[in-house]
Amino acid sequence: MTPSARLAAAIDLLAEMDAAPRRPADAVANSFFRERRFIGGGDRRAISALVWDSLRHWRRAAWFIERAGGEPTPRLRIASRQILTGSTPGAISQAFVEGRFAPGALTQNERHTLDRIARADPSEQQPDAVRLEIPDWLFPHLQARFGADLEKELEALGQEATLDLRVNTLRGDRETVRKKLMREGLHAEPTPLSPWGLRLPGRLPVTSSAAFKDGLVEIQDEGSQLVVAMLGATPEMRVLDYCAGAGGKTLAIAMTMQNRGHIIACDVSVPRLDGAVRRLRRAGAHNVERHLLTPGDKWAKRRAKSFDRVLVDAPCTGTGTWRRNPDARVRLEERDLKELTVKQADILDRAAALVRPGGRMVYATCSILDAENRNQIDAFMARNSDFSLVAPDTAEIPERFRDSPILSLSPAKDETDGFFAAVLERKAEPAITEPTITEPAVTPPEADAPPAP
Ligand SMILES: C[S@@+](CC[C@H](N)C(=O)[O-])C[C@H]1O[C@@H](n2cnc3c(N)ncnc32)[C@H](O)[C@@H]1O
Repeated sequence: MTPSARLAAAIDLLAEMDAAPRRPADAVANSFFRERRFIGGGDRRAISALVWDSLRHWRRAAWFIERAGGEPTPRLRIASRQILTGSTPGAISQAFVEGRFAPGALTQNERHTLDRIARADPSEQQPDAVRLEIPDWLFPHLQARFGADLEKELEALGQEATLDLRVNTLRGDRETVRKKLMREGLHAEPTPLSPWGLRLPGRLPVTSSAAFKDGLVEIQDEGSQLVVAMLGATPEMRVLDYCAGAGGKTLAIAMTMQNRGHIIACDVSVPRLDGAVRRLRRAGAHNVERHLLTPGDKWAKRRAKSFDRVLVDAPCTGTGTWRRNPDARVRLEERDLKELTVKQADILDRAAALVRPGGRMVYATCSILDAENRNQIDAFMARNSDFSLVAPDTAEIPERFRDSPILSLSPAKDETDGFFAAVLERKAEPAITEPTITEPAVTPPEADAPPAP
């Protein structure tokens, strides 16, 4: 494809994303490329790079365009990014040409807008929320969470993420698998925090490698691996993965249990639970049963207080994954957060009922917002006095996290996605001991005693 054809495709893709504002950008992109199979791998990557750059700089680009009197259309968003990264209006005009596979020439208004952006004072102060690429309403939440580290953390959340893999130790150890990947041209390094993690520098075609197809690795952020380590599931346990989705963490739990014991993977979504089947088979996990949660289901009642470990990987804003999903920054609305916090509290209470006395529940999110994390745990403990926070104390957790019941990871501090996990233990019930009955001393009647009068 010519550079103009790539530009045209990037503009079309951005327009499709605009037309489906509640749909994740990667889902829109997958459909877009599926319908255009003639676009080869190199062109796809170039088009995606243009689009993802635009998504990462959404608010800043819109701010410059609007200040210059324009509308933030997909064409101007792409073109203004080129100006703001050093290109000239003249060079951009040469790429915006007429033709079947080209974006069409810039209109007079577009040219004026781009000229004004090129002349704008780059040091002009933008509002904080614009500069940090977040919705205005979210700014106080993130300021409360990160304080003096806010800029650093949001800067890190704006970068492209590394690609983390989890080695499936049911199929091989980390070093052997690393060497296998290397032979396929994938040069991975061990992750610093997870004992099962391997890290690749960025988007690479891992899913087409033999190592992936043979179930030796799964794509899983290092933070997500540590959440599983916090659960401390061991081979003899009964474990419930309450919000299992397509089984990302279920697979890792099966691995920590060496494919023994029993895991039940629940969810309310049929397609998600169905998505787990192929992955479980590929990983060789045999100790997992799936269960669809439905309203009025007696299933949970019958299993009250019966699980050694319960993982609640709650539905959340996903604010910790913005490195991978920059579009989510723009889509997130205040009402989403309100709805999610209500749902999380309900799920926590339902899942807690399934933990056996002395058993543990791990509540986790990929959110960086206190409302979904710390505040949720404080409120849960106020409602449930028989649970307390306990340190995970498992060997798979790096020492610096081992003594704290709460794990709070962030991209700038830990080079992972933003993750939160809290370990809660249900009080053991006092052991039921047989009451000691003090038998009254019975003096056997003496054999030859005379009968009582
Ligand atoms: C963060 S995702 C889980 C991701 C999954 N654990 C993994 O590691 O791949 C949250 C999941 O919660 C599920 N969910 C939403 N409401 C639920 C509910 N009331 N009870 C159980 N699961 C629910 C969603 O369908 C979604 O799959």
